Amino acid sequence: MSIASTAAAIRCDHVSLDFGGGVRAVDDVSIEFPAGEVTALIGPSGCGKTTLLRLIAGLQRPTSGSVHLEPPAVGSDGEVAFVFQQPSLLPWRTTIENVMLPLELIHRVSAVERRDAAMDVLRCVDLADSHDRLPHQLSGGMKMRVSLARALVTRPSVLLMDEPFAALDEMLRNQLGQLVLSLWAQRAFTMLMVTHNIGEASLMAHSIHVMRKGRVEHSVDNALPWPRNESLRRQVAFGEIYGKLSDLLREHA
Ligand SMILES: Nc1ncnc2c1ncn2[C@@H]1O[C@H](COP(=O)(O)OP(=O)(O)OP(=O)(O)O)[C@@H](O)[C@H]1O
Repeated sequence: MSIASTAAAIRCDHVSLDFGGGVRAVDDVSIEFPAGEVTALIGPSGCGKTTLLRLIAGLQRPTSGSVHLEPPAVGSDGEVAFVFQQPSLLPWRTTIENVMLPLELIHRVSAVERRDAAMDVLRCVDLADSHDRLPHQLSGGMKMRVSLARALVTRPSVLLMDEPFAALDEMLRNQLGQLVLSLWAQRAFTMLMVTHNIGEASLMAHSIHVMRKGRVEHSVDNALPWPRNESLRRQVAFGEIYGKLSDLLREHA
């Protein structure tokens, strides 16, 4: 099976989206998210984070401007994957059947390849033993891991995540953050995540962009060393980046 596998840069050129009624959710955003890096988008509620993500995913068309991947997605299905806040699994399908779903839309992938790829990614999220369980038999954290596995089964070059762990308790969200970083290290994709959690952004991202009123107002490079693990939260440098982001958000309040 040969599907997308190398990280792609995301380039937004003068992207705007008007919803009508005077709502300009994204306002002339020009930005590049580098290939293979982790980027976080933060900002007050309603500033356009989700809309920018949806524009990049192709779920929404810009009113003006354009979004490109570099290298471009030439006929490669499953190139851009999206993880939403809710795992949204099909309740009548088992874990593995949910994970195989995106591959069923790619006709050149055989049934055996679909199963192999799904088991492979389920092993990565430590759910191989639960492959035949139904969603109602899984905990919230397990469902989110299935959702992650489903997003990654096509070996996307870009993973977009919209507050994926917001509904989970703090310990679980920290564990899943670490899991996502280990998947990112193994599978080499570009990751763009929306979060309200400054600690999560500080720990996980190479750079953090602060949005306000549809625009990217500040971009902060995060020089914390890699690999990023939970123990970094105790370092002075973590406190510095956390404080800087808090100040920027307060400016926007
Ligand atoms: N489908 C839609 N139709 C009309 N307006 C919309 C639609 N989706 C979003 N908006 C508006 O666009 C603006 C940006 O919304 P968006 O969901 O992108 O913000 P956000 O930063 O992700 O917010 P939050 O942090 O609360 O999720 C808001 O004013 C919102 O009300």
